[in-house]
Amino acid sequence: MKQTLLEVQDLSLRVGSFTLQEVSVQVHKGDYVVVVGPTGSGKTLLLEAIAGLIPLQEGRIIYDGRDITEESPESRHFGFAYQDSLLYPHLTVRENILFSAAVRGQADSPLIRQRLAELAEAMAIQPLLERRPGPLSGGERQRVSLARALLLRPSLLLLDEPLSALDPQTRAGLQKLLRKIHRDDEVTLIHVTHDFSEAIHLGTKMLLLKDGRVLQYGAPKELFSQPNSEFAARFLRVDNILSGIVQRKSRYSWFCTEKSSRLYGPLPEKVLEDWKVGIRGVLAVRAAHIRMFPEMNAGEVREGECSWPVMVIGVTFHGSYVEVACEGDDPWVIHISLAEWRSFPVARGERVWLACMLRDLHVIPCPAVIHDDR
Ligand SMILES: Nc1ncnc2c1ncn2[C@@H]1O[C@H](COP(=O)(O)OP(=O)(O)OP(=O)(O)O)[C@@H](O)[C@H]1O
Repeated sequence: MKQTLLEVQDLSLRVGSFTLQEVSVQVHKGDYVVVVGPTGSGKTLLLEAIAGLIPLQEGRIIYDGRDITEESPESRHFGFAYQDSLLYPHLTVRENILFSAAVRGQADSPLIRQRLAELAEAMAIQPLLERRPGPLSGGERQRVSLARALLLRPSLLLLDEPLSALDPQTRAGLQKLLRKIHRDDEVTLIHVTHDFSEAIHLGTKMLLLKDGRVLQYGAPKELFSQPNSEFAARFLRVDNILSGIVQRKSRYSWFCTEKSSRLYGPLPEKVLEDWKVGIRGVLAVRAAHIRMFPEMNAGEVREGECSWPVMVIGVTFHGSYVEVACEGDDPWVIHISLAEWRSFPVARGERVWLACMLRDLHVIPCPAVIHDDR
């Protein structure tokens, strides 16, 4: 069983008019937690609270079995790399990296010197060591900032949007480096990001914050395929989100969208277990989970699929895939590969059928509104 490294228990704190409320998160040794959420949702404050930079109003932080709620940031020994690097302009790159070691009187120890040499090589910053940070590029500054955060071999590394200001190539290089650090150095990471592809690429867990509260926490794949609220589905960019109601006829339950009287197929078993018939909700389906086929093949529905007719209203090319906008009783967006489109080059105005595996239909209840008409 995985060992718990960090436990945030019912954390609440207030700064100005903003409140982080009842945040509880368990982080295992070796996790790479990515923190996502709209701007101003409290991501940075949560990192700062974990780092000990802001006092809690309520709650506890347990680290490696020890209550560290009252401990100073220095005694926590966490690494922290900021979005804007926050390097000291009057110190050289070498002095910046060695800063925390110098504060502890360890800057000249052979171990620290060796560690600096290793990090400088890993981050490819040897040529920068004697320079001041002022004229460094964004990517160089972030590499220096990471080296500084890693110098004292923290077992927990906190990263606040460390790659946000970088060009795609530099960012890809640093993502690779972070994966390597995670894999080779046995570091547990908590990384705030706005970039979903980065979150999927790096994260083993994903924490979604909204208005200072945890909305969902789990494997990134789980959040993306099974968002637990309409907000999460929209924030995580599920392409097709339709309001409707669960209905039942004999043994089968169905989701019926608001706009249409069509029934979109028997719902997955898990929906039947969790839901009462008549509850309003949203149906969330990713564009890539829907397949398209010609009207004349309408009978060719595969086992486990539901299907429905639509008309193509737009085709947009996105390099490796094609986005097809369709309109039936409801609007639908689907993504198909370029190769699929070449073998079936649909155009505006064509009638086609769409199909989706039931397991890819994700239905989210809105329990606040119960529909009476059963
Ligand atoms: N020291 C402070 N005093 C008053 N309000 C603050 C302080 N620090 C943060 N806030 C407010 O708390 C809220 C959450 O801030 P935070 O920086 O944690 O958001 P965030 O999710 O990291 O946002 P972003 O994605 O834009 O970086 C914001 O409304 C911010 O203005």
